[in-house]
Amino acid sequence: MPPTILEKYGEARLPRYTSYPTAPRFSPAIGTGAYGDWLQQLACNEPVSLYLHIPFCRSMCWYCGCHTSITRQDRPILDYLNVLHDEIRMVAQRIPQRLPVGEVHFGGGTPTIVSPAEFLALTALLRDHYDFSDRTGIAVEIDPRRLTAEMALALGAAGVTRASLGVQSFDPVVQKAINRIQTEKQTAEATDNLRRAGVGGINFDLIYGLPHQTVQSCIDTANAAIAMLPDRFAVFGYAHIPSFKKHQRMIDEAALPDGAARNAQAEAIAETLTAAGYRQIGLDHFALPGDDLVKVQEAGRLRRNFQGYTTDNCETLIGFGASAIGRMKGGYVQNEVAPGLYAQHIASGKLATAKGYRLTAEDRLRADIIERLMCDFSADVGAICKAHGVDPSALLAGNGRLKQLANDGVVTIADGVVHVSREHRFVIRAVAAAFDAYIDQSARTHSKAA
Ligand SMILES: C=Cc1c2[nH]c(c1C)Cc1[nH]c(c(CCC(=O)O)c1C)Cc1[nH]c(c(C)c1CCC(=O)O)Cc1[nH]c(c(C)c1C=C)C2
Ligand SMILES: C[C@H]1O[C@@H](n2cnc3c(N)ncnc32)[C@H](O)[C@@H]1O
Ligand code: MET
Ligand code: SF4
Repeated sequence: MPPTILEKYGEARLPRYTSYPTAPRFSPAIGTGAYGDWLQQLACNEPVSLYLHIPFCRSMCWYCGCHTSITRQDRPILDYLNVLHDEIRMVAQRIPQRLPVGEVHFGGGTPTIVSPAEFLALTALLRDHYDFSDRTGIAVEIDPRRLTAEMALALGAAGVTRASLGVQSFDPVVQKAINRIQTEKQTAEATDNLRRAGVGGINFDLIYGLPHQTVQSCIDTANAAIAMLPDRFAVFGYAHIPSFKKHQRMIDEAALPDGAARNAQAEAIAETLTAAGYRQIGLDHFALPGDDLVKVQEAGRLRRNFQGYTTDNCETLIGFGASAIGRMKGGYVQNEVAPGLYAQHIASGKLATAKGYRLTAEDRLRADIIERLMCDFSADVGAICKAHGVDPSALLAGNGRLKQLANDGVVTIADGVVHVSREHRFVIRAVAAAFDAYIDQSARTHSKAA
């Protein structure tokens, strides 16, 4: 990418657009009342997706931006699981009828920190309250450093179809600087154990822009990972916001690659993966040609949600656990982030919603445009506006940010279609931001776009 474009758009603090509006726009004005109403309004026979958050890990990775905490003991985890069971029952009581389930995602933290029996009990409880079918996908985030063969078998027995393993970097120098020592053998064994247990879809998460990371280090990690033949990769740029996550202060800022180096690393990983036969999906995912993610992208049906790019097309996502975000027809809800506060609400028989957002008609229009841009690098703004019954001229002709992007050659606009060229895909967040009505209020809270 030309350095001037990178300088101009790559370093701006911009959202990742896993939702629109983004989470920093959520407000305490939308809470348990709205969520209770929205649950009550869920229509029968319409499939929903479920997200369950397990906010515990055994040790802290210093780069981590997830909602998690470290515990050596099992007691806090057991107490949390009891609350999670209570929340699942409470939410089920508020939904008028049993609903079919599209996708289930266990995220964290480290969901596999629970025992095999506890994991089976959790999925059994979900099966008690929702209709699972052969087509229901169940995905679990996994820390390969601590996945036992027994746990892999339990995941298979529970019907888990996909596993997402945290790999990040295989470089020992980087691993030391991020407090995450993980051998290639541990990752390979976890992958083998999962496959043997029938968990067929394997994703690896990689990160670039970590301390001491170089282009060569990224290529070496990608090659070592490719040798383990995962079906998918998610490749994230390290988001360094020490004011938001205090443990990131442990990372030596002098060892962090600059914007140009980050971009070179991202491109090197993308080239290594595509040369090995992976197709790039959206901004940061890669998948083998037979993968469902590739099929839906080719059909123009790729979706983006809080977990990233997905084949899941359910309109409703019900979130369980501390910090879990749900998406209802009416808007978004997020549970209390602190596990203690979350538990207090559930124990007193209330929903644990801390904040949320009620979508307006204009939000839905902008959300559709931003989702297509993030998924396809192109959006038929004219057609989307027409589907929403809105005149596109205000979004196109009167759009200063978009005009600037067009002048700089990042986008072309023809017949109401906004198209981002392949070489500019790393600044897609800046293009999405041109359709974000709240961007000027939120630009400061987000990480670097490149
Ligand atoms: C699995 C790990 C998770 C990552 N993000 C989330 C999880 C569960 C979810 C999450 N993290 C943040 C938010 C915003 C709302 C909030 O509760 O504060 C959500 C829904 C905060 C956050 N995480 C990252 C940043 C830069 C921020 C703050 C600003 C912002 O909303 O953009 C960085 C980050 N975290 C994760 C990734 C993959 C990532 C960046 C690539 C993991
Ligand atoms: C869920 C995935 O999110 C990624 N992840 C966690 N924290 C960060 C961060 N600060 N920046 C970028 N990616 C991150 C890791 O790759 C993890 O596996
Ligand atoms: N906690 C796991 C890991 O880091 C899963 C990804 S991060 C939520 O390996
Ligand atoms: S990256 Fe994964 S294992 Fe590391 S602290 Fe974050 S959630 Fe836990």
